[in-house]
Amino acid sequence: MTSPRFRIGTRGSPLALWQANRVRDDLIAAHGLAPEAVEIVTIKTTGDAIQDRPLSEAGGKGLFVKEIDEALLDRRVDLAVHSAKDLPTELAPGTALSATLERADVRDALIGGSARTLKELPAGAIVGTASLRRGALVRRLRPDLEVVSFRGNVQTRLDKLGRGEAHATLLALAGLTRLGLQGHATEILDVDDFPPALGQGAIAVTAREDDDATREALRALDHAATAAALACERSFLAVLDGSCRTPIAGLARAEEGRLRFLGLVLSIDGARTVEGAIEGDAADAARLGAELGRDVKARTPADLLAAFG
Ligand SMILES: NCc1[nH]cc(CCC(=O)O)c1CC(=O)O
Repeated sequence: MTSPRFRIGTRGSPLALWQANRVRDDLIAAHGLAPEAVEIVTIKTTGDAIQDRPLSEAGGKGLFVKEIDEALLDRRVDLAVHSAKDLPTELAPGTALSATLERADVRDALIGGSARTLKELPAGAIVGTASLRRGALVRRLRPDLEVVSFRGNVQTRLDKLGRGEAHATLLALAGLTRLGLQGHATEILDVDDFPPALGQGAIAVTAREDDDATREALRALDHAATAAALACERSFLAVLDGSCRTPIAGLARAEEGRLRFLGLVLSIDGARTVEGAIEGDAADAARLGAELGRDVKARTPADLLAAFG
């Protein structure tokens, strides 16, 4: 048995494994590799272990990548696959974003019961979500609903809904679709009403910064328009988000070399939004995102900014 050429580090959730397998298949197809040349290594992260309190209190989303970065830097794996929206804006030193796969549908879906849409939910109905962004957007559209915290992976949340812990929940359509669970969606929310999380729907692959062979192999998987959109969204987030305690949303789209980006910050109760838009050359994606970030930050009231911590 020869040792695998590429070992992929991933979390063990069904969604993470689907995404890692997608990268594995793409690598095999792009380079005509034997199936055994690419191995998937499941890594348990602190974030997976914490189920009893909000992650924003436990230390934020970096908790899902720390152990994977360690495996990468210790050479136990050669690349790591992440949902782009869960990847902290600051990558671990020595690691680099090396490919961004073509983005899937960026929209959120409502999974309702007898009420199938956000509009149809009766006053006082309970919406379960752990996302500050989704909570704020729900409250903005429907201040008469009650938002409760809902954590766990996609299946766990569907199970909680099934047990009646809420009347509806919200999940990314991309994740539902990857798991074959899109049939649970009872409404797909328009991005104008319900802008996605930065990075939503995109899969990001990191590698050791100095591993030229792996990074070169990953170049074949990179989707330029998605990479530009993600660079823009991540630099917006880097300017605004110190602590992930502030609801932030936005969406960049690159087409024929032009990039259009809309980004916003919300108050927790959804009553106030500060938003902006910017357009420019897709080659300047990161600079455009940072510029809009500074503009939005300058216009954001101090009490919202206080949540940046
Ligand atoms: N935070 C969990 C997470 N990270 C990425 C996705 C969905 C897939 C994607 O956005 O690419 C999900 C689940 C969800 O928010 O419904």
